[in-house]
Amino acid sequence: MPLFSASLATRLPLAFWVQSRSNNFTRNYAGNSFFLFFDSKRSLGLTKPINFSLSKCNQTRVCSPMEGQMVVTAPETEEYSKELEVAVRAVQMACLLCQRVQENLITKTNGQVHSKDDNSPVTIADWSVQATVSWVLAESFGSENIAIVAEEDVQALLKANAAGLLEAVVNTVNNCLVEAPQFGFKTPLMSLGTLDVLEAISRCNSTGGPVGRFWVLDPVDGTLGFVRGDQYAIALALIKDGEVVLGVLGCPNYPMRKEWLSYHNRYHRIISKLSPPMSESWERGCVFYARRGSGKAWMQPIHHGEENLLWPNNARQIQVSSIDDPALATFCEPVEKANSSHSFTAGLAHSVGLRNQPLRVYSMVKYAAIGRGHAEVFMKFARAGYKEKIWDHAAGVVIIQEAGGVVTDAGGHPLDFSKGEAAGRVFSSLCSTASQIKMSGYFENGDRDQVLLVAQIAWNIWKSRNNFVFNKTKVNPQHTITSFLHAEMECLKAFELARVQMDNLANQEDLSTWRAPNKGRFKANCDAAIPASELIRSIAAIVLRNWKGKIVDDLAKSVHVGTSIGGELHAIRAACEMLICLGLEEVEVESDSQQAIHLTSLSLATRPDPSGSTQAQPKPSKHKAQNQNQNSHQGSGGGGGNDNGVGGFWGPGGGFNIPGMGSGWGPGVGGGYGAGYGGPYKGYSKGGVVRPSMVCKDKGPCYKKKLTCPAKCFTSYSHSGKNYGSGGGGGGCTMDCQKCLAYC
Ligand SMILES: Nc1ncnc2c1ncn2[C@@H]1O[C@H](COP(=O)(O)O)[C@@H](OP(=O)(O)O)[C@H]1O
Ligand SMILES: [Mg+2]
Repeated sequence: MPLFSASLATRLPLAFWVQSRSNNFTRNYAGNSFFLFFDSKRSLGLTKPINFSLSKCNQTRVCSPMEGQMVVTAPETEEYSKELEVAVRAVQMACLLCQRVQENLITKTNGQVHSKDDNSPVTIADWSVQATVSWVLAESFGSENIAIVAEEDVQALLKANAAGLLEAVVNTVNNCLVEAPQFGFKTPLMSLGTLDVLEAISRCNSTGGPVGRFWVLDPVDGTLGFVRGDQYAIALALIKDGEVVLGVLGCPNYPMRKEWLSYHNRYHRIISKLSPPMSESWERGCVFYARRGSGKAWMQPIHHGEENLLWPNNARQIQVSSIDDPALATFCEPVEKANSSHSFTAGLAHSVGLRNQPLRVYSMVKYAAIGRGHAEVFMKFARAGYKEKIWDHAAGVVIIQEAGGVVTDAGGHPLDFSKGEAAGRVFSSLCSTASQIKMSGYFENGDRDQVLLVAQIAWNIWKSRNNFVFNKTKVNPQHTITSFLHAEMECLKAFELARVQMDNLANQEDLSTWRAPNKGRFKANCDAAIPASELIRSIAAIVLRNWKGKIVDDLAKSVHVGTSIGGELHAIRAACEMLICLGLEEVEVESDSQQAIHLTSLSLATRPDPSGSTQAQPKPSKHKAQNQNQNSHQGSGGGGGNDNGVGGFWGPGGGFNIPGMGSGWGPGVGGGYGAGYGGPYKGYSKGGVVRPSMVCKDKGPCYKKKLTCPAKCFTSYSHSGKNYGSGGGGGGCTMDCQKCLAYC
């Protein structure tokens, strides 16, 4: 039974916090991603917070009306200052429009929410905001100078039965534009007609791309939250040569108090009535914004349109949270399970030590919450096949970055807003077979890239957690990202190598991918997991595949163990038990612990001669189940059986004698294995003799040569009596990798 070590445990020692990979953005796509944000300057568990330094910022400081924060006035000479001001004013106006439509939606009856072709909801607010913002941008910069990528188009409005809808949109736009002067824009000389509105919506037909300048607009992000009277956002960003240079997020329902983010807005509204806000202007709603490279992000209160909006409207600077303990951190995720796997993020959160309940919020308000310091992490894991849209991220990304945070895809790469066409990126090869199995369930349609990626991420997180738990190593996000990228590069290289050299694959020791055993053989991959809280209990998991890679069996069992190596050894033992139960002879056992493999091989190679230590009577194994007959239970070909149907293993022979294994091990491994399962009530028997083999690993004449113990070196026996059964077997041989010989 050769024991291979997929040595990833040692190759990827890891610690980290970030993940997935930007799939390239298409015109509108951002790739399947999940995102973690944390303060890059105050990385978790590492460095001290960096305080805001007034001397560096060259701004006017004013006392904040709330929370002791500073109010500053941004100088207007900076690049994109006009664009920023126009964008913020436009979003402010759009917020007012949305607030009015949302009030109507909540108080009035049905018929106002429509379905798009993909069944996602859309309301008059979506089209009205798109038309209004498009019109304002065209008025401010000249329609010939602007390109806009936006979510909505006019198809639904042009349908024969959509006249009422179109009329409602035109009215909503005009009602909003009447108030344009309060927001610093001119009201159109004449009300916009149907064609004007359709043209404004259609103007947003840019395809984006890697060069040039274009605006990106999500008129109502989180439409589901919007129609439910909850959180939503208006997101406007400016992209230049693939980089987001400006981002503005209008969040009309952003609550004054952090705690209220957790509640649905309806509840928030009730609470607000019970306890009046400290300042009317901050009761609800903020506009967040940032300009790339400024190192600052801002928020200003929603402008209600009663008087003129004075730029920058009491803006105050925001920064990401200074919490550096994962246990105190809060992570955000979409409300809708369909948009991100809650179970997966829960697992990840647990792995990295996030203990708080997730904050589930609709829309890009999650980005706002991170930038505002009301939450620390945002994870989104879209289902396989879904492509993230650039309008769902662009504005949020720059705000987070300028507020001191980091946004990456699940591979730790920056999001890529430059791709004009969908260009799927090859994900890395898998780093852990066991992880692949565990994770594959999270993806309903089994997107292989996703699965591989997630497995790799999970592997890294797991190693990070182990380092933290066992070595007391602090988690350093920056280091984690780097290590993850290195690991990924390594895996990619290994994957490429394996692909190119497919013909020679069987002869190569590629440790990063699962390798099929020779035809007709089986391979069991085993691994152990040790809960930090309970060092005496661990889980051993085994996956058994045939030579075609098909999973034929799996097993997870709880074992008592004192150390991680003990856990790994138990996992190997459990794998052997399983194989014996199945009566498989041509098998390989693979572990990711080189140490466990080494110890097991050592034990195999040094076991004493079994001939003097066994009572075995030479007899061919019988592998017949006996579990129905209560009076003649018999185990054969293995160790002793008991009432529970479990038996002894490892056959007679020398003991393992490995520290950390604790009690409970059989008398030793002699190289031959049989299983006996007997007992008065539940026993059964199944067994066999599995001849050990090994592949010589030392360079020399026998390098990579496989040695298998001769059959004559093994014996097995069985014994039956009233109400019990027992069995045993053993034997072994000496493997000589100098002479390429295995002998008894
Ligand atoms: N199956 C899916 N997986 C991931 N995201 C999805 C999705 N379907 C829609 N979305 C995006 O998720 C956004 C809502 O974000 P959240 O789930 O965080 O509230 C939607 O924005 P719109 O509401 O603007 O269409 C849409 O772009
Ligand atoms: Mg959206």
